Amino acid sequence: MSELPIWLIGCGNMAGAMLAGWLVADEPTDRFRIVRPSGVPFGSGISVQSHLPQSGFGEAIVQIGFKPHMLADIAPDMRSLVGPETCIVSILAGVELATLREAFPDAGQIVRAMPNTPVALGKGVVGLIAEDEQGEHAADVATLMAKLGLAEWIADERLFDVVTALSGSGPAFVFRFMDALARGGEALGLDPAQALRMAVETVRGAAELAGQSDERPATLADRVASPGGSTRKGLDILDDDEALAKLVHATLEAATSRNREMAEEARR
Ligand SMILES: NC(=O)C1=CN([C@@H]2O[C@H](COP(=O)(O)OP(=O)(O)OC[C@H]3O[C@@H](n4cnc5c(N)ncnc54)[C@H](OP(=O)(O)O)[C@@H]3O)[C@@H](O)[C@H]2O)C=CC1
Ligand SMILES: O=C(O)[C@@H]1CCC=N1
Repeated sequence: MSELPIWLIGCGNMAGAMLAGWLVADEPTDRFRIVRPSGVPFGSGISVQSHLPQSGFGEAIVQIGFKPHMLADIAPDMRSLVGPETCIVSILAGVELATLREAFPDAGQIVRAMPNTPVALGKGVVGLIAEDEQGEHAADVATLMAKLGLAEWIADERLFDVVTALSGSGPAFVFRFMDALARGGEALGLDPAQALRMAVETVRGAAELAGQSDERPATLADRVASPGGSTRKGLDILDDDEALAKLVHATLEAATSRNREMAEEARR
């Protein structure tokens, strides 16, 4: 893999989690340069500056990780620094390749990456789509993202908003479920801290089991539910009129729809 420098323009919760994941994967610290207005240090000897550089990025991966609505303000200042050797990587939810191309007309390659926060542990999911998947630097970006967990190319950009809802937002939905599991136990008399510990470990163990199994989670659920036993009674509540499936479908629909709105806002 080439050792292209990596600029992180914006390094808040998400890009910071990615950088933490790359450091866990032993990427050399001197590959990374952070630009963030606050200039807040990242640690680990990573270079941080509060302004864009004076001279161009040259051959580099330049990841933008600010909020989607900031693109119109920030891109004009970056434009003259981006040339045909520069690969722009955007983690901005919603914002489409065509909008990014308008923002960075001289970039050699543009890739959208949709990470999630568990990338900090190398256990994330990163959806990817490039203007040219076979083109310059696409493989470099894919290799870099694979260090953060599961990296998947998405064939159709129209599905990228769904990926953003499923895996980008997904940890938030799973955290809600963990809280609900813990609060349910607490409401039935368990010590709150103990209920939370047990809920988190139950989700961790179940996720690892599902990840290592060739069988679908539905089959694994059936293995827990002994005929005539108590789990089935609980599943009956989740399954009644597809209660959980409908709730999760509506959740993903709402998040997907907001991603589409953000794409629209960025087009203006
Ligand atoms: N949070 C998540 O789980 C996910 C977020 N995303 C995407 O990541 C992006 C960032 O989200 P998130 O990390 O949560 O947000 P944060 O608010 O945590 O981070 C925003 C970052 O943008 C920086 N910033 C603000 N103004 C500028 C500027 N003028 N120039 C350069 N950088 C600037 C901030 O700088 P400073 O640090 O100095 O304040 C900060 O580092 C969004 O586009 C979002 O769609 C994608 C997937 C998941
Ligand atoms: O909430 C957001 O807009 C971003 C997209 C995926 C996760 N966070």
